[in-house]
Amino acid sequence: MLVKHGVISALTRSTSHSPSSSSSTVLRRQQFLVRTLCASKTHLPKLIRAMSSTSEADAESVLRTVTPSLDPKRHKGQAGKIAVIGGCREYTGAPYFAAISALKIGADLSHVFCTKDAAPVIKSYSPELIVHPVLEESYTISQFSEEEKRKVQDKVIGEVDKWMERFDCLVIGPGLGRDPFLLECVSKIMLLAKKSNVPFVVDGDGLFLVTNSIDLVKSYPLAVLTPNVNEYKRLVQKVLNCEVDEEKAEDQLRSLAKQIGGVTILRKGKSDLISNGEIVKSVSIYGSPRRCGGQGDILSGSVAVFLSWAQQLKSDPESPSESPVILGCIAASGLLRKAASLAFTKHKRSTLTSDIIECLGKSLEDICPAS
Ligand SMILES: NC(=O)C1=CN([C@@H]2O[C@H](COP(=O)(O)OP(=O)(O)OC[C@H]3O[C@@H](n4cnc5c(N)ncnc54)[C@H](OP(=O)(O)O)[C@@H]3O)[C@@H](O)[C@H]2O)[C@@H](O)CC1
Ligand SMILES: Nc1ncnc2c1ncn2[C@@H]1O[C@H](COP(=O)(O)OP(=O)(O)OP(=O)(O)O)[C@@H](O)[C@H]1O
Ligand SMILES: [Mg+2]
Repeated sequence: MLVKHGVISALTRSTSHSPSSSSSTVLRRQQFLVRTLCASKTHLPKLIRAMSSTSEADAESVLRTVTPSLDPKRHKGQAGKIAVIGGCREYTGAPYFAAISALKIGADLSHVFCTKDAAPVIKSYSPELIVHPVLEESYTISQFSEEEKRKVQDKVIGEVDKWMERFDCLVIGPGLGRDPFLLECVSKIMLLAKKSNVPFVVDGDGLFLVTNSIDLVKSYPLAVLTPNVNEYKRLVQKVLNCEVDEEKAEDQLRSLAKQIGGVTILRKGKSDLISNGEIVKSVSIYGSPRRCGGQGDILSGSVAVFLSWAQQLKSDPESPSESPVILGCIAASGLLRKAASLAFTKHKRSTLTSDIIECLGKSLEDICPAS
């Protein structure tokens, strides 16, 4: 009976992902499981193995653990200083979504390092963001000699380096674009971050860069990669030299993270899967059926904040044994899904990324109230 009870709780957790799962549906599924167990003793070990191989994280409990209390003794900056490296002529929404999400969750300061064209546009979205128009694309320096180009590059790196030590986490890639000169500068920014032990989340075009130069992140334990379906496929092909195998999704993700020297990978999808090459956790709480662009950008900004908060826990003797990077990923994924679900309840088909951002605060408040 104990065994049955354990399996039932696991099943209840997995069925709670659907918003339409009424308690009677859950009960029916539990009864079905009990009947299945009782009817076939020979299938019992296989079924239990299948259940225990799912490693659904308790995202709400992680959110409660990592979110700091609002202490009047803390000063500005202690709840997180985040910088997004991204934003070019084409994309201004993605860096804005990542940076504003960090603030809406509770970070104190959010910076954006983008190209000169993108900066006034991003500033106009919000006065809350600190925007640095420092990145350069090839077309602005096409007439320059090699020597002049090198000087421009040094200037870009210098501008970011001035701030580097102050940041708790970087988000590299949302709306960055794929300009070769710009990506070369960003490679150097990654090296600087590693030198200063600043964690970073790599997303969007940052993943394009990293997939082609895996050494940029290899064996850096403070790197998080957040690939979507497409970006994951490219990573698997490049690093594991094979195709994505959904049947062995967890093992393949673990191998990929291990092969990149133990970086943490948050594979986005119907369920988010997280691994650092050792453990694999999933977050499957119900999100939204709307797949509007920009939700991954919210996630990258959120990972940066929760990772920073989870790192602060390290000094606490009662801190959880789990890696702060993994905890940050679980918390971010859980919160984004909660917010997406809430936004969808309100806006249905017209749900947009900005509606989800508006729900981040309420979703976190429901789980860990500010007072
Ligand atoms: N408002 C803004 O400023 C936003 C800017 N963004 C920024 O855009 C940049 C590029 O990012 P990305 O996501 O478009 O690039 P990537 O993943 O290579 O997709 C390229 C193509 O792959 C496909 N495809 C994608 N997903 C798939 C799936 N699940 N399953 C199957 N196919 C899939 C799909 O091809 P299609 O369906 O059109 O054939 C898609 O068009 C990056 O900087 C990012 O941050 C975004 O953040 C959004 C908001
Ligand atoms: N099929 C799905 N069902 C439910 N939720 C999903 C699904 N796919 C993705 N998500 C959720 O949306 C979040 C963003 O994932 P998505 O794949 O849209 O990222 P992305 O393509 O990088 O987004 P962006 O448009 O910002 O670049 C994931 O963390 C996950 O929680
Ligand atoms: Mg994306």
